[in-house]
Amino acid sequence: RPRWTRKLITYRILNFTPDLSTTDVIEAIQNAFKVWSDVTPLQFRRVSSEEADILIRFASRSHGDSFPFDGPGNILAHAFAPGSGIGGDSHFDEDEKWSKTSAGFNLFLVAAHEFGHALGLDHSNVPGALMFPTYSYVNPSKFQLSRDDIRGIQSLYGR
Ligand SMILES: CN1c2ccc([C@H]3CN(Cc4ccccc4)C(=O)CO3)cc2CS1(=O)=O
Ligand SMILES: [Ca+2]
Ligand SMILES: [Ca+2]
Ligand SMILES: [Zn+2]
Ligand SMILES: [Zn+2]
Repeated sequence: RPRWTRKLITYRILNFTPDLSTTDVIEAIQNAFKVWSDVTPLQFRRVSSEEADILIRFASRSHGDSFPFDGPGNILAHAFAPGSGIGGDSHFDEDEKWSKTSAGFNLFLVAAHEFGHALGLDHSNVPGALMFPTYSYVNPSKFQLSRDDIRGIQSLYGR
């Protein structure tokens, strides 16, 4: 199963969404990585210029990979499993309404889910798990990883 072999993983936010302020996007992404660094030895660092392991972008319809987005709803985002090049990259569908509340789709929640994929996790069949395939809003301040999410990520990176 693909996994990152370094403990320090870099990410770069290539563009932003008009739905949120730049600060709100940076914070949502930072908090989404923290979900995973809190339960593993992994560390995440944002870089603004050079190459990074995980390139983050907002895009709609076809956007340079073989997985065009589909307009509002349905697919909200996707991420590539760990590896060089496109590996780890995480794309968010700009045709969604991104929010930091329960409106539209909560960027923090979807990003936390996508970064699970970017770290090597597949979907979980446990309802309530972050890696469960369907989106269900939970107040981010009350958000908790399920045991299944923790078991999955620690089987890849230890605790
Ligand atoms: C449990 N949670 C999920 C589950 C799945 C997703 C996915 C859903 N999704 C739509 C989807 C549904 C079913 C299959 C593929 C994609 C996305 O595109 C990306 O985010 C996001 C979130 C945030 S969460 O509410 O904490
Ligand atoms: Ca990459
Ligand atoms: Ca969509
Ligand atoms: Zn893409
Ligand atoms: Zn998913």
